[in-house]
Amino acid sequence: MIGQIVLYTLLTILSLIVIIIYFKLVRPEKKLYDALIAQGVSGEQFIPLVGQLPQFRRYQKIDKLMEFLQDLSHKHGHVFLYSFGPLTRIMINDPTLLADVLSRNNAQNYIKPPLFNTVFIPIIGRHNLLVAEGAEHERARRMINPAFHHINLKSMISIISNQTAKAIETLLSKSNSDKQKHEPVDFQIELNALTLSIIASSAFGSGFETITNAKDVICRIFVEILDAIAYRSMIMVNQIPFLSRLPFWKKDVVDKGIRMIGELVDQIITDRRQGRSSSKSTGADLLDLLLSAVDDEGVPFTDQEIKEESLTFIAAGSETTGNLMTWMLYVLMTNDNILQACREEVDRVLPNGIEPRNEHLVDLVVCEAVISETLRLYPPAVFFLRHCVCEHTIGTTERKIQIPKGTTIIINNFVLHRRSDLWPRPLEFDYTRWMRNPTTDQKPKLPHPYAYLPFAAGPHNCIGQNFALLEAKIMLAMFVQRCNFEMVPGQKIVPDVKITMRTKYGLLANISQRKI
Ligand code: HEM
Repeated sequence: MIGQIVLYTLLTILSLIVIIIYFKLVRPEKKLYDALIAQGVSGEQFIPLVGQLPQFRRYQKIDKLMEFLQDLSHKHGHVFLYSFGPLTRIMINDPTLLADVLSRNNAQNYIKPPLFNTVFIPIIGRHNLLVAEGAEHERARRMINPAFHHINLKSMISIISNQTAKAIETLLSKSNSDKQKHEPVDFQIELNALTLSIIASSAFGSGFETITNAKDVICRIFVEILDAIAYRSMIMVNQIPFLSRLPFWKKDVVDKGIRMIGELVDQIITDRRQGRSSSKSTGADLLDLLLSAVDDEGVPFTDQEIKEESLTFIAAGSETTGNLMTWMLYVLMTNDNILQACREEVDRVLPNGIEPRNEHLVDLVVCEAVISETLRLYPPAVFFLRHCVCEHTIGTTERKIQIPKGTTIIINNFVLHRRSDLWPRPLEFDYTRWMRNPTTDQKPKLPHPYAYLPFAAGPHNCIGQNFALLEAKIMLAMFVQRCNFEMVPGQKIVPDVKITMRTKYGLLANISQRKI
């Protein structure tokens, strides 16, 4: 009798779980899938709960994830459906359709997907540019925009060049620690560490260095947290709220790290408010600008908002720029003509090994073009998502698609930037396609305004793009000016996507001092 009761209870619980899963995860996703298929959108087969996740895993394991996505695009065209686990996604890599999704006019119809935010909320909270939406986002954006204006960025140049000079010195001494034997360095790790310390110094000023261990804690723990979060997202734990609360799958790493970083940032903000720390730049740093920003009613950010925004700059601005630099040095090490073109320019604009200053940067046009082409072929923020909150029709009379409420759109700029109908010789690294016209100083026209999206577009585009481009130009110039670098032979260089696109197995190089 007791056995029967237990059995019935178990069966009831099981049936309830199945019903919940069906109504929460299967039926709504299938409905979206069917609505889009009915409009002639092509796609992979709908497989409840798992979708194409096993294929993603398989292709990732054999180092062909990006090829898999490109193959899907060749098979189905520039708009197609697939499922990442239980979640139906429509991938759109058609610039005309993207203009309708991303433009400011239609912004009210889209938000960042709630599940995507579960990746970031644990580190940076909810009240910041990356996660906030609507009026809260607009207010913060208006208050923070001036911080990334060219005028304010000028004063960050010294931070960038000082940190880069220090990092180069450390790398050279590391590599030559045993004078007989050159130890290779892993550029993927070293450049991510450098960009992290640049953005953290720009955000936190001297507090970052004066508080005991702050630099160490922030740099080391941030990397650990990002790795743990990337792992949790890949195994779908972050995306399922119930699972994400269980004390497994590196949750302790995330919780402990966030607590430690949170306490440090609180102290850094208090110290600055009380005048115990200062900017390390020649003018105001990001923390000063956040502290002095006010909205239209004259209301400043709260300490909690300042903490979240500065953590957002670090989360969004370190690995992305580190990856850009890693891919760029990979290109230079595998294309001597491009390295020589950069060097020739750098030696001319920065004679006798002088450090780059603001007035030099405008003349580094080859470096600028190499950065643009690296962002085309190796976009660090390789995909971004928009979630439709209000049914919306995109396209022209030739092709219209009604996007149902609840649809998540994925934009993959690795695929978009390699479309042969938009980019002649799409797989060739040709920086000259970005060279400014020497008479007008104009950049060449894009094949379509939405064909090149390394920094996304619209109201949620990258607020830090000018900072990133400035930083990349200074780092590139200083590396080619001061170092010789050669790739360790026999390495496999494969793009891998965790949150951003990095080199899966790192980038090992021998580095030595260049005689100037
Ligand atoms: C090469 C380097 C970088 C790349 C490729 C990049 C790319 C992007 C992309 C694609 C987005 C849109 C994300 C989305 O809509 O889901 C974004 C947003 C953002 N980025 Fe960057 N980023 C870079 C560097 C930076 C830097 C250096 C900072 C800060 C100093 C930064 C701060 C942000 C912030 C705060 C947002 C959210 C903006 C908003 O939603 O209003 N990024 N970035």
